[in-house]
Parts: sequence; C-alpha cells; structure tokens
Amino acid sequence: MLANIQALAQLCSSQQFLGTVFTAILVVLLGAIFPRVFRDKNSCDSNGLFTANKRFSWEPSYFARFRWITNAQKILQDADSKAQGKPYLLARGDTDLLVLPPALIPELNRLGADVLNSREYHAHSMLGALTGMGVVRKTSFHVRVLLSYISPALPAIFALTGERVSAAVAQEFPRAYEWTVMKPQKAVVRCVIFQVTFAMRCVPACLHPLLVWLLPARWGLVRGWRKLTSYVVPRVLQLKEEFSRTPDRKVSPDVISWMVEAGRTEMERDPEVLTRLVGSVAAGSTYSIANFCCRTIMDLISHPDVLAAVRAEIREKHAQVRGRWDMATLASMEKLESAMKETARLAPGSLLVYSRVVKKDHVLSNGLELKKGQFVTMSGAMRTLDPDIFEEPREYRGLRFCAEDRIEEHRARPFGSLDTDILAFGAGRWACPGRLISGIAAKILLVKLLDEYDFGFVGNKPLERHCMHEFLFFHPENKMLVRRREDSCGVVFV
Ligand code: HEM
Repeated sequence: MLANIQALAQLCSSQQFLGTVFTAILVVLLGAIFPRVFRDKNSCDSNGLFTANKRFSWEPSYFARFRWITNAQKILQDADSKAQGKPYLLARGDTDLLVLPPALIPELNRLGADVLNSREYHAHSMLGALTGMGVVRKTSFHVRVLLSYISPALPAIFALTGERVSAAVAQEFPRAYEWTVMKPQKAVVRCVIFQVTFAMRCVPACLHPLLVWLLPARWGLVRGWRKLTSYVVPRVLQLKEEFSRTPDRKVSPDVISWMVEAGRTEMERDPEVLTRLVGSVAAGSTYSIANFCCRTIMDLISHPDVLAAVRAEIREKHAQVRGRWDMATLASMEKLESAMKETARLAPGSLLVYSRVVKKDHVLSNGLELKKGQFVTMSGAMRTLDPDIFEEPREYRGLRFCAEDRIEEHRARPFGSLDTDILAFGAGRWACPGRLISGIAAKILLVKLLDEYDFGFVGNKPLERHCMHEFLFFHPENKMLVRRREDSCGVVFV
C-alpha cells in the first residue's frame, strides 16, 4: 500500500500529489457523511454471486475505490482463487463489474455489438469526458481504419517505420559508451492523458468537473489537444478539398489521409471528430508500445541468459540477411517473440481484459443473466496464471514458448495475433485493432535497442512493476543504466 502511494506521489508532480491527497481526505469526509451519494448507478446485484472488494453491503463505494487504486492485483488474485473458475462480482468503486471466466470467450465472441459494447467501456474507464477520448463512444471508425487501411499497408510502410524508429532511438538515447543513467519511458513517450486518467480515477465522478482543473496534467492536455487541432483540422479540410477535385487520387500513407479517404458519413469526415480519433489512437498506441517494450527490457535485464539468447538470435539473423532486415526476418525471431509473450503474460497492460458494457439483457448458456447497463470483464490472470496451461505460471521463463512441445503453436501464433492463453490484445471482434502494428513496431524497437545498447539496473536494484487501479505500467520516473554497445550489428530495416 505504502509503495503504491509512493508510486502515485512519483507519478504526479508535488502539486498533483497534494491535490490528490487533499481530494482523498475530502472524499473520505464527504463519504462518511453522505455514503449514498458515492454509490454508483451502475452497481449490480446478480443473485448468487459473491462480490469481491466489498467488506459489507452498505460500505460506501469509495472504500472499494481506495483499495482498488492501491491493491488491485491482490484483490483479483484472492477473488480468482475463491471463484474457482466461476463468475463473480467486483466492486471497483467507480462501478461494479461482473467478472466472467475466460472459458466463456468463444460464446461471448458470438454476441454482436448490440449486446456487448467495448468502446463504451473504454470511454468510461479512460474518463473520456475529461481526457477527450469520449469520441470513441460515438464511432468505431478508427477501428475500421486501423484494421482495413493501416494494418494491410504495413509491408509498404515497414521500411519507413524502421527508419523513423531508428532516428528516434538515435536522438533520444545516449551516444556514450560509458554507463549513463536515463529514464527510458520518458525518452519514448510522455502521456498526459494517462496521468489525468490515473489521478482522476482516484476520486468519484461527481467531483471530476471541479477537481480536474487542479491537475497540471489537465492543462497540458488542453494545450496538447489545441495544438493537435491546429494541425489536423486544416489538413483534413485540405484533403477533403483535394478528394472532391480528384476522387481517385493516390493516398499518402498517413493516418489522416486514410481517414479522410475511408470516411463515409458526415461524422467520419468531421475535422473535430478526426482530431479526437487521431489523438486517442496516437496516445493509446505510443503509450502501450513504449510501456510494453520497457517492461520487456526490464525482464531481460533480470534474466541475462534469456537476453544473451535473444542477442545471439539477432546476430544470427543479421548474418543470414546480410544486415538488411525485412518483415520476414522479424517474423522469424522466435526467441525474441517468446520473451515478448512471457512479459505480456506476466505483466499485461491491464489486469482486466475483455471489458464490455452490456447493451441489452441476455442470458448465457450457463443460465447467467447479463443485464442492460452492467459492466462485464475478465481477470486475465485466470488464464495467464493457470498451471494447466503454463508450468510454474508465476515464474518468468523467457524462452518457454520455444520449448519443443510449444514451438509449433508458438510459430502459428506470433506476438501480434490473438492468443486466448495470453490475452495481451484481448479477444474477439473488438480485440485490439492495433495488434499487428504493435507486433512490428515493438519488434523493430526492441531489435534496435538490444543490438545497440546495454541496459542495467541502477545500483543493481531491479525495478518494481508498478500497478495503479487495474493498470500495470513502467513508471515514467524509472531510471535505468544505458550505454552504447561497441559490437552492435547495425541493423537496417528495408
Ligand atoms: C503492446 C501494445 C498494445 C497492447 C498490449 C494493446 C492491448 C489492447 C487491449 C488488451 C485492448 C482491449 C481489447 C479487448 O477488450 O478485447 C486494446 C484495445 C484497443 N487498442 Fe490496443 N494494445 C496495444 C497497442 C495498440 C496500438 C499500437 C494501437 C493503435 C495503433 C491500439 C489501438 C487500440 C484500440 C483503438 C483499442 C479499442 C478497440 C475497441 O474499440 O474496442 N493498441 N488494446
């Protein structure tokens, strides 16, 4: 608990932290006086299911919220072991969720968006109204563009992606061959949307409109949206004009052009809507990839044998392709992929996966009733830490997917594919639409970094995995030792 409060303190600036502490005290006092005010309208009470993270029936919901902020992992672990593969309810403080077992995924995947809606859940959990990401409630246009335009174009933009990642690494990472202390996450991405979400999820929604203005990150976010609008809106107007003059013009491979080309309705071509969608996708994607790569490197530093095996694989491939890496070369990196999957398995971005809002009443084949307005989710650990699927599931074994009995399955399910044992990208129709992009971008970044740099822990002290609410993240203030490697191969992506 203390460690988590320290994490919160580090995550926010001192003003933000004082603001959050002040707010927490205010909320405790208000909640003690008016407990009913802090009950969420989404609370559900399906008969017969136990509720995790609720001490007694009339406990004010902010107590559950407070425990969830700092202790989500333990709460879920205890609830999963009590539930023994059965559904249960989870009091999260902001809402109650029905936690379903992953065994139901195939049945849930068959339900349409008129029954289960993922975007409404994301807008709620990312505090869309405060962060500007609420637009995803109205449209799934960005998902269509990611799946139908950007993912199929990956082979065409592979070399450009490699070039841009390489240039960014060269600019942000130290040139020295001596150990230098740096904050790798900050070098890759700094994301105010997540700072606002993490901080404001600590307080009840009724206080958001007022308290959000105490957060410096919120002011940064407003400035960021303004800057993005000033770039995207004129560009969209210009592209619309060009398209109306020459409808069959060749589209340049960038997300705004693809969106203007793919837009069918007024809303899908509205410059303000497109600004919000571009910003939401850009923030979510850079944060997720940077977070994931930092956590993968952290695991590799702690397991030098796995790191050595991955580096040997990089050297071997480099010699095979004579230094010119294409998509097929990346796809054949079995050891690197195994290490990536192992990190994704043990440290997913979110402890809760397959989260949806129920749009209409539905009865599942096991008789469980899903009620309109209810939130459903899954605890990823029910699958990723299942000893029937993973031997010694709590142990990090970076090369476990390359073992003889797993290698065929490993080749058939590369990192960017949907894997219902790891659930890194969720499952079903509304699984992460950026998974193919992530698979390639993360591998490019990791190959580049592992080839060109050595990494170490400051004072040989391994870094902690931070968790706040249901989010596991690499803390932006985390420091690592970094130095250039003298014997790097000099990978080039073509
Ligand atoms: C390592 C990186 C990433 C991880 C681990 C990740 C993971 C996830 C997960 C678990 C979900 C929820 C899926 C579900 O509910 O079934 C999701 C949703 C989503 N992801 Fe990713 N993601 C990553 C990168 C990206 C990238 C690069 C993009 C865009 C380029 C992206 C765009 C999205 C979007 C738009 C959604 C919401 C889909 C919906 O409307 O329901 N993600 N992601």
